[in-house]
Amino acid sequence: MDSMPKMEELIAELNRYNYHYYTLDEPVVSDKEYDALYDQLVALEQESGVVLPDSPTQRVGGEILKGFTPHRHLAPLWSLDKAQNPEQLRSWNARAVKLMNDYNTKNPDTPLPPLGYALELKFDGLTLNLTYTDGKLVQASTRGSGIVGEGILAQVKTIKSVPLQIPFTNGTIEVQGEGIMNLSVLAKYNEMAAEPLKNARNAAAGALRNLNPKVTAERKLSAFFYNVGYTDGIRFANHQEMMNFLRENYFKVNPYVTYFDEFDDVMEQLAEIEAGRSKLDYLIDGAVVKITDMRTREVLGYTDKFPRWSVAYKFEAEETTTVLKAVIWNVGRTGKVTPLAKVEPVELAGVTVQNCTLNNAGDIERKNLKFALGSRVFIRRSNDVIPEILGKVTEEKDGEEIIFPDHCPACGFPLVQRGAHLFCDNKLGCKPQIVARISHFASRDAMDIETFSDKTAIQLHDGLEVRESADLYTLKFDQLMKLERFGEKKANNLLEAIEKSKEKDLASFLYALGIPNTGKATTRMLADHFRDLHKIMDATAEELIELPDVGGIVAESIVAFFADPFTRAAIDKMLSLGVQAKAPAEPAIVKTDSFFSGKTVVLTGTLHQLTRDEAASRLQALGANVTGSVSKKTDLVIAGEKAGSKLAKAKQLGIDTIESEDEFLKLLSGEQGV
Ligand SMILES: NC(=O)c1ccc[n+]([C@@H]2O[C@H](COP(=O)([O-])OP(=O)(O)OC[C@H]3O[C@@H](n4cnc5c(N)ncnc54)[C@H](O)[C@@H]3O)[C@@H](O)[C@H]2O)c1
Ligand SMILES: [Zn+2]
Repeated sequence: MDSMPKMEELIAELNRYNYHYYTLDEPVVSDKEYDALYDQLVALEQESGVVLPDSPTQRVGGEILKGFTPHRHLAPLWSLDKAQNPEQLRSWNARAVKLMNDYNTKNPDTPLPPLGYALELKFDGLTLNLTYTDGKLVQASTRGSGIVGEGILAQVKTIKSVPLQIPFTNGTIEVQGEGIMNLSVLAKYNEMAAEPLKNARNAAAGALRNLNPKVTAERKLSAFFYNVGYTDGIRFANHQEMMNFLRENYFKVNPYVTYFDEFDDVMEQLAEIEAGRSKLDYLIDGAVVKITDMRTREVLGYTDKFPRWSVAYKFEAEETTTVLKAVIWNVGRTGKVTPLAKVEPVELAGVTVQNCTLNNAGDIERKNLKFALGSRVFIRRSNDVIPEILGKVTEEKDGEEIIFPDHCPACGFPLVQRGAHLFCDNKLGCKPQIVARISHFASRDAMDIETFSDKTAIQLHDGLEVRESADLYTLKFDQLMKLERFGEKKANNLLEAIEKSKEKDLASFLYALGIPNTGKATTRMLADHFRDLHKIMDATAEELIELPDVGGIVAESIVAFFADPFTRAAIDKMLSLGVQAKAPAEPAIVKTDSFFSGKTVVLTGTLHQLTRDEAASRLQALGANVTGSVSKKTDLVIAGEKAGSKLAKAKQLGIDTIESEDEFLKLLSGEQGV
């Protein structure tokens, strides 16, 4: 079979994608799709034994952009060999072992040491090459073709962690790393940006290859360094020595670098890295295995494109592209009308994706998706959450318009826009809202009405005109018997369960009401703090914001919820029908002579042996006043793990702090005599 035409076709297609990816930093296909085509080309080249001259399998990177001064690297920069699965990784290792054995057979007097491996994360950003002469940063460049890159010194200088001066002053060195944009920084940037960035990799690459360093600075980039590519004054015996050199010279080195003697242990560790991937604040697309011994590296050498002593293990892709087919609008429990995208089914991270979130109407406009129906879009799925549409592949308005509804798709009521969201305010006439509200009210964590389901809510709505949760408490046996599939037993069970729910505590009742933006932990805290439903209903935003874990949005949501006459009427009705919403039991007598008595205390960060609520109530029992924000009035800040701005502020104000959970627990139990 003549594979030539197919090879030519693949090469043309891949080179076009390379241009968009490497030169423009605006890919038009996902890495997953690119890799699949690339692998096809590699297979055809192996099968036929022919490699055409402009094949991307023989070249590193892309063209140099006009406007940047070219920089000739002192030693070439390489791409990485890739393994997509454990078998490919094993065969990479088998090849390395064979090359080592061949060498040892030929050189019995100077054998290579047994193979040792370094395992690192594979950061997904832009390769950086920094040149230092006599300790001074004199150039920074992109990888470019691997031989010549683009000089981007001014841009790289905006990365705060890049050292401008290093202790090593003995000649010239070149150091390689990856310029990245942290995901938290990207999220923050996108909150404010008129045009959100689709992906952290392109955001970093596009910023570093922007002729205006001010643009680079705005993106607040970071970098990890992992290689010394060239030195004329120092040699390293192995990877460990090289990494120590980087650390001693103030380069930011990723904390995750692990060394192994056994290849099987490397394989095992990879699964662990992949499982922890979504907790990282930066993108990785795999892990890199490197043979540690430098002499072995020299012996194994390089192909035209990559070193034989290293391999990238690619993780399951998190992004791909697909076609946006339709947008449907759903009405939720609070009346919020949210868009859900229907996409052409596509495999991603082990599942077939058909639905994606679009968040809200405002998001559709910001992401330039208003005219995207029928167009190709990038989607991303991380963790196990429903995938998200990141943006359109091309910038042109080449699709059909997504029409925003002006009337509720369920009940026809005119919609109102609040912030970026559309709402249907027809609380008592909009079926999906009613059903969702009542189902939530009855759910396990709320009023826990046994045997109640969405189906029950629908039946009660359709058959008995139940329109709000309060109506549940007026239901009669005879009425229920009229419903389909309701027998005596079922009707009695439901009535009993409803009756029992009247005794539920205040925290569960608050949660059952479904206050927007307010979860279970918050309603429990509100119940513990106020101990009285009416006090909560009358609390002001200023009061609420003082409480632990209550921010501005939550405080406003609570106040607005209870200000609504609909809510007030429903609560009055339920109370008059026997719902108790009982306050939690009074705490033990408050101590006045403990270490904590009379002190205003702030809890921040994560505690491991207590929840923050538990800690707060134990502190209150010892006479402390627990508040949410640090001010001059604060006496003590107790900081768990990952405490951030509150701890910093406390230190700034010279407030006492306890920064060890053990010490805190010791004080607590000492005072309580436990
Ligand atoms: N979507 C597209 O259109 C498109 C086009 C071209 C390439 N790509 C993607 O890029 C990949 C090919 O890229 P490549 O060959 O330029 O290189 P690569 O990114 O696969 O591997 C080499 C690079 O890895 C980086 N790296 C990150 N962490 C590292 C570490 N710890 N140690 C060493 N290097 C590390 C370095 O910058 C190095 O240059 C493809 O697999 C594809 O996924 C996508
Ligand atoms: Zn409606």
